[in-house]
Amino acid sequence: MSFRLQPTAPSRPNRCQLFGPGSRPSIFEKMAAGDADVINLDLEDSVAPDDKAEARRNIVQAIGDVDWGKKTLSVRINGLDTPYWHRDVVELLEGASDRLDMIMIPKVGCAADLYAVDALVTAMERETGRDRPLKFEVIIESAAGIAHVEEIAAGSPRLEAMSLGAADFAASMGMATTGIGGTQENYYMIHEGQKYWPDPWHWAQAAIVAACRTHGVLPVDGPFGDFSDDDGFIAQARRSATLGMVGKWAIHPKQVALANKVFTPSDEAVAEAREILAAMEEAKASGAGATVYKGRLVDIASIKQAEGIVRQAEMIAGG
Ligand SMILES: CC(=O)SCCNC(=O)CCNC(=O)[C@H](O)C(C)(C)COP(=O)(O)OP(=O)(O)OC[C@H]1O[C@@H](n2cnc3c(N)ncnc32)[C@H](O)[C@@H]1OP(=O)(O)O
Ligand SMILES: O=CC(=O)O
Ligand SMILES: [Mg+2]
Repeated sequence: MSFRLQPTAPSRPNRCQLFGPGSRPSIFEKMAAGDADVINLDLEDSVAPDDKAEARRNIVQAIGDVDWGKKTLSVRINGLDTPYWHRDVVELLEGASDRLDMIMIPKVGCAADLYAVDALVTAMERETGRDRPLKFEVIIESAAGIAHVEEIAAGSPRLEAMSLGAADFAASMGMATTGIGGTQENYYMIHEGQKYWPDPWHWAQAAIVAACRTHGVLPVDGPFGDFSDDDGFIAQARRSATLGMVGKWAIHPKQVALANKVFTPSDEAVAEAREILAAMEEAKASGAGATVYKGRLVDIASIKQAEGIVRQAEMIAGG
């Protein structure tokens, strides 16, 4: 047990992050008109090398021109192993309005990666007189990233969110798959002749959630590539939510509603949480630290669980 209190993560809805290539400006208005809480305009892997410069210009212009409403607006820059990332940062900070909330740093491998970007962003903010500090989000999508996940979560006061990037993660780990997230056909157990498919992403997600919760960062599940498989997406999202993640990426607009549904506490879950809180109030009044709710033990930890659900529902309703 530590005497340090667990810091709270930023209080904003992050149920779905919708991605779109910066080289495809025709979809920006559609992205803004949808129901994703976070928009990620991409300069990285969905943009071909020859299109990077134009994608930067498209994004800088759209940040100012498009009505993004109350959405959190983020741009995914290129990785620190490329010749593009510093110009991404410079052009965004020189050209984009303060409407830009965050940049997403992909393929982070250690805390020093955040330090490097922070130094450049800080210098640019001072030079340009930007009023609002730019926030960071990162993707854990390499062996180094998951090995250093905790120092990365502590890596910058600008850091708000951390996603698992299943595609690059699988590549970096040498996993025998070309899929992006979800069930992996060859990752199975056999019990009494029956095959069972465990979740190969589970351990990485749990490591990310623990690092994020330790340092007050939002843990997010990344892409699910097969956008024709709604059931697969929902199953993956439910597992992520159960482990403590707050949201999931959408790489196609049809995934937005699916993510929003999974990561919004249901009316039944909120009602049950409120009943547990009421039962614990009664228990406290009678001097008890634990009581029975629907035939099962609830105690002081149950208050924290229930409060988390109610807080999440109220934040989303108010957001
Ligand atoms: C591993 C990673 O790094 S993932 C993150 C990076 N990847 C991305 O950003 C990819 C984001 N997604 C896309 O680029 C596209 O959705 C694609 C390429 C997957 C599919 O695009 P399309 O072939 O146009 O899809 P589809 O024909 O089903 O589109 C249906 C409608 O949604 C629109 N649309 C497509 N993608 C998006 C999007 N990301 N956001 C908003 N609207 C979109 C289309 O313009 C079309 O609109 P319309 O009905 O008005 O004509
Ligand atoms: O960038 C995301 C990924 O899955 O890779
Ligand atoms: Mg990636």
